[in-house]
Amino acid sequence: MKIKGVIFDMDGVVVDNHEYHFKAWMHFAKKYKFELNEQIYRDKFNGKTNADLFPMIFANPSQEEMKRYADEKEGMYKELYAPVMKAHTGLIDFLELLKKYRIKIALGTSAPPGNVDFVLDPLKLRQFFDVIVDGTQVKKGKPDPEVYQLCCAKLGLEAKECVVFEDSLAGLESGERAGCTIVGVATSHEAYELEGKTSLIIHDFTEAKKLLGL
Ligand SMILES: O=P(O)(O)OC[C@H]1O[C@@H](O)[C@H](O)[C@@H](O)[C@@H]1O
Repeated sequence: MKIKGVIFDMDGVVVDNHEYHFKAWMHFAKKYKFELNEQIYRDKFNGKTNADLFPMIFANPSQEEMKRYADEKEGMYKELYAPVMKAHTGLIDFLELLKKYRIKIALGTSAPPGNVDFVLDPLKLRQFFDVIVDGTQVKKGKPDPEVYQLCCAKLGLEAKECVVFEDSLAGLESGERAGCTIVGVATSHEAYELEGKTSLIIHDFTEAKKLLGL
């Protein structure tokens, strides 16, 4: 495989934070009285933009209401995750290796820009990324391919030259529809649940170097 670009999803990939997003959503579901459990969360919420999620919960929310809901949910998530935040195992070594091989690096996330800053800045990861595309920069969120198509375009690369690392079902579908090689990161899902989407699966980035033949 001749790789020229690597695109990382953020939540569940750069950071293994599934548990904290899930807890924040459960608080939110309890307050606003809608049905949610881990299965529904993994299958229907994981990896999607707030712009797609809130209209699934509330009937015709206004832009103002969506902003208020997003601030509330993301505030809860940040409070829970900030004290324990760390880069996913092996990630920094892998990013350094990609730099050494002059492979371009992008972030393709459904998260809002505030969540991107919340993760990249304290962990000092921003310096590694040539391109960052967040959930507010796309018209259609994952599973639509737009986010990964935009990452490839901004990197100046063809989709077939790029590998996407993703943990969510929506995100794997998005990367595949964009035409990238997709690698499943088994954090928010068990490896066997990702097997239908891709045969390339890692648990953390200590396994990535060998997988990409670097
Ligand atoms: O970085 P990713 O995986 O595209 O995900 C972003 C979204 O992932 C979901 O799992 C969270 O519940 C969302 O709130 C979050 O914004």
